[in-house]
Amino acid sequence: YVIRSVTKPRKFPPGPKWYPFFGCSSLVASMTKKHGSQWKGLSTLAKEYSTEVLGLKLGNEIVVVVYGEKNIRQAFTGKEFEGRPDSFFVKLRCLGKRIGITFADGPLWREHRNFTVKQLRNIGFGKTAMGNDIQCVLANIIDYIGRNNDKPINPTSIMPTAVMNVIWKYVAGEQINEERLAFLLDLLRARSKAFAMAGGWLNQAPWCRYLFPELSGYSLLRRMNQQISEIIEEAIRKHKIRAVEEQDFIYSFLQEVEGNKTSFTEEQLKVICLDLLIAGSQTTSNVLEFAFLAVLRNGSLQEKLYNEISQVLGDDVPCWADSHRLVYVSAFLLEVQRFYTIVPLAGPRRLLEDTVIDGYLIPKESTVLISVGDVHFDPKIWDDPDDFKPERFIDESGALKNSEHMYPFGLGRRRCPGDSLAKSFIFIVFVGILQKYRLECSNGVLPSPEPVIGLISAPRPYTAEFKPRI
Ligand code: HEM
Repeated sequence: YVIRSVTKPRKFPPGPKWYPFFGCSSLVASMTKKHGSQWKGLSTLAKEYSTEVLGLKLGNEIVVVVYGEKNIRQAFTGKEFEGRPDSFFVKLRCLGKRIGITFADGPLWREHRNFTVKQLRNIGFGKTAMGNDIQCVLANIIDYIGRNNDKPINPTSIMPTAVMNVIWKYVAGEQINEERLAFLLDLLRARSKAFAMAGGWLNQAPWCRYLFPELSGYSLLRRMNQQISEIIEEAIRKHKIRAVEEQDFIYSFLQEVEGNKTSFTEEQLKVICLDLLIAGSQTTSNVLEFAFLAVLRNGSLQEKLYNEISQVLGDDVPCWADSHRLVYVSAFLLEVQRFYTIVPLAGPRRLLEDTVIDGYLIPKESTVLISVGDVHFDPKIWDDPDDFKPERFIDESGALKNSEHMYPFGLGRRRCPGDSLAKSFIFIVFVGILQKYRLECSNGVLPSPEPVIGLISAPRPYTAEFKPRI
């Protein structure tokens, strides 16, 4: 067993040596610590081995990280990459079973992803109605800033709540009470932090939960799962007694439950709701927070943004259709999503069959991670990738270019189903705020450009002053 566990499969990609039981986990952990994130640590390792496919073993799990545009496109779109890992840890993320959308695969994933996308569209997701909802949220944000602009404002105190309000409306119909919303957001934030911290141990040695339930983070995660379940269960209960007026995703799903469709269970409904809330809220708000940070750090670009907005829109409230007319703003937001890639390591995916990537043979059941962050900084694609330059997305005729090399939402059949909400939300709120306010650094202090990178990337906390445009 020991010899087999340290022997690499035939034609396996380059990577560090494997040791019994742990594979190369300790090296990966030390690289993560040294470079500040798993993405950067692995990227440094791939460079050391001069490879675009890095082969690792973490505990018992074979993990392969793919780099380079050709390889990431293969991993995003290949049918054999459509699985999700089946580990104890993943089940813990899905409240106990590998169901829902994000971590399910096979027929359950296909059926429920299609159902969810279709039903969300039926109730207005991705359509003009959603734009109107975002405009209402923008009005509340402008109002909040207006009441508080005599002091520095931390965008984190506004953006996540605003995004969650829109997602919650599509999922559960009604406006969620502010206090409940703040509680839910705190819980989701604490939960993702706890998952990041417990990840190593609980993923590689799940049995440690029996010996050290508190120390391993297991008990805390279970308590948090319980609290989140209760919030979603309460929303489902309200729908069952028809105490919610508007049509929403929970009503659509409950109709299928009543029709006794086998895979349509309340458990599945709960986990899909959780998937949408988790995948949508922090990702979208982080992009906006990075966008305002980029405005502060690149002061000279703010007037260019403002001039375009005021020339094209005047005082009109922005809508998604305006993105074609606001070329510089669109280029700026693309550059934000390149420079501060929110999901630098996409996946994880589980290989459904033996597969060749870049000439290497990767065994079935391996976990695949997709390094979007490195493609977004690849000097073969981007000139001066370490500079923040919105102009790279504008061609000589003044039209947008190069967006085909951008992968913030992934690609293929597992591509982010929430991209229409995210893109409209980011555009409308960014333009709406810059139209009314000029941003200034609090006390002249520039916010740090260095992100904190866990499962997703987030800016370090900062505040800004919002000066009204007269
Ligand atoms: C800027 C914001 C967002 C970013 C950067 C983002 C990014 C991504 C990426 C890269 C994936 C693909 C993972 C893979 O290929 O394995 C993904 C999947 C997913 N996203 Fe998003 N996302 C964002 C917003 C949203 C929103 C607003 C929602 C829903 C309300 C959402 C729901 C989901 C779900 C459910 C999945 C799983 C899809 C599947 O496995 O089939 N995301 N997202």
